[in-house]
Amino acid sequence: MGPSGSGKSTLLNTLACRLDVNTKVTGEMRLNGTPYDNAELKRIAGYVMQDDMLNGQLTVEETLHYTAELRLPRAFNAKQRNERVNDVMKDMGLTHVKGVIVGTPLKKGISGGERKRLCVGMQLLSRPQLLFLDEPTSGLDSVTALDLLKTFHVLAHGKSQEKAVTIVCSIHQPQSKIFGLFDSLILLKNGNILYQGPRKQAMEVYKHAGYACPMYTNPADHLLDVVTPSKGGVSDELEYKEDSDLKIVQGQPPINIDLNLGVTKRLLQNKVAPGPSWPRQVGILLRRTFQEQYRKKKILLASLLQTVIMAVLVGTVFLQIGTGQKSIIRRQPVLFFCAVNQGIFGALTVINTFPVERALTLRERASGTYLASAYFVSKIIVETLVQLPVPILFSISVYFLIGLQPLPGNFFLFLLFMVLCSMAATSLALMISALCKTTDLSVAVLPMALEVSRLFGGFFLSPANSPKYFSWLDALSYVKYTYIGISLNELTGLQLSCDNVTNCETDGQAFIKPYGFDYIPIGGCVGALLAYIIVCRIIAFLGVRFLKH
Ligand SMILES: Nc1ncnc2c1ncn2[C@@H]1O[C@H](COP(=O)(O)OP(=O)(O)OP(=O)(O)O)[C@@H](O)[C@H]1O
Repeated sequence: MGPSGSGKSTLLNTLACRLDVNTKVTGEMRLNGTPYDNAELKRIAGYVMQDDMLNGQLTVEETLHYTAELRLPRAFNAKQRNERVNDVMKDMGLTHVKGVIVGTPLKKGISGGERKRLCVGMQLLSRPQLLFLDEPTSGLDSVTALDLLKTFHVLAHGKSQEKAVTIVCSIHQPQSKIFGLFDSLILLKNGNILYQGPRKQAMEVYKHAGYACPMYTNPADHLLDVVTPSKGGVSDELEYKEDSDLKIVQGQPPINIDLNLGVTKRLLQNKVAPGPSWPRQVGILLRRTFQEQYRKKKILLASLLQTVIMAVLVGTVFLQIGTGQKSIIRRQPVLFFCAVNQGIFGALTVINTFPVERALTLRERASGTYLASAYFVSKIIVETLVQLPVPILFSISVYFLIGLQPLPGNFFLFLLFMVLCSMAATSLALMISALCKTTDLSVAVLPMALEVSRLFGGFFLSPANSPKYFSWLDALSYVKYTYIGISLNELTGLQLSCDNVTNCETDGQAFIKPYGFDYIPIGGCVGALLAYIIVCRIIAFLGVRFLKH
């Protein structure tokens, strides 16, 4: 306990091995008399952070089920997992809301207290021996806060020895009933310990130091008031004295911590049963991500509707361009538009959702729930499958409305390019959001990357004419490979009619060289797009794997 900024979260994070790498920690950390590290702690401890980050689309029961599948040893069968989930819901008082969606700021779900209970419940699934809670009552009303702390008290003192959990909890300024539930207290100020020992003894120490708790005063308030100078320089009832800290530190009995507590208490488990294998993790995450996407089906439907509207618009504006001489000047703009339009919706969806999801994933990974690679592979599979209908629907609608070459081979190649183009745009967005980390920065960078891809897309400037010093930007444009690919596909074998024009061109292929499309074949375009997708996704994975803060 301590005033704001006294170092509560820092101490808790230090003990839980969750500090960022830049923070220097000195001293020794032991658990039941034994030095420990992060890997060991992960196996026996749970950590609930101050701000609860949860998957808003899943229900309480689903959230616990997926966590149980990912965290519990692989030897557990479905029945045992169900029992554990039901047990935790009962312990945390969540049974009545098990079918309710967790919710997001825009979609009402469970209450704040229930969210906190769910976060703790997720940690309890693996029956930890130690639980770190960072300010669990923040943002809760007094009744909910007391209710929550009473539940923790039951957990700590356990209905059975097997279930008892040691709870280390940081708290800002608890009401007296909550304060009365704690067994031991560490009072912090400016990163230093002012008092450490049994909670009840703290009042005695204060009394001996000359700061007896007045009648009808919340002891927690009193403990903090004595050591916290009021901002205006005057405290209501109590004058803050500079030497109060010293008196309190000197007044307490020497701290007698038995580092060999392990003799009487349970020791660290050395062997922990392994969790699910990598393919199983991918399978579980796939199901979870599909379920989330299903709940967000309105977004998918909106993207399909937008695709149809766009396709009908383009198709009507360029309706049946035909094979006459006039079609020559209409064909290239519409092909370029098709390439530009693909993937924008997918890219925007990714850029808005990925950074938020990333923060949640970092936490889940920090608690050892799954591997970054398992998350990434499942994410990519779902993202690709969910997006696939968009370019397919677009191609089917647009191709025949415009009246491009009516041959199955040409149509399917056009379709393939639309799918690859859409995937390339999403991969670019995925890479940007993995590297930029925040939505704000990603949203600022993505439009520029898309614009550059369009500018060097081969339409405004023929690839043969683009300046040498921009050749690298030119090579990075996925729009260019799509545009050249669909142009080669359309122009090769295209027979044009003369419409009474003299000196007319009857072979579409004759335009390939003047437009500068002759330097890369169709296979090269497909290969370049595949390479683009793979490289962007590898970079995105490295960003997710290694950029942790
Ligand atoms: N022992 C310490 N040594 C040096 N700096 C510290 C120490 N403890 C905390 N700090 C620094 O003090 C600042 C406040 O710490 P922290 O956020 O942990 O406080 P807090 O009590 O959790 O605050 P709040 O209640 O507002 O969340 C941080 O910048 C942290 O790095």
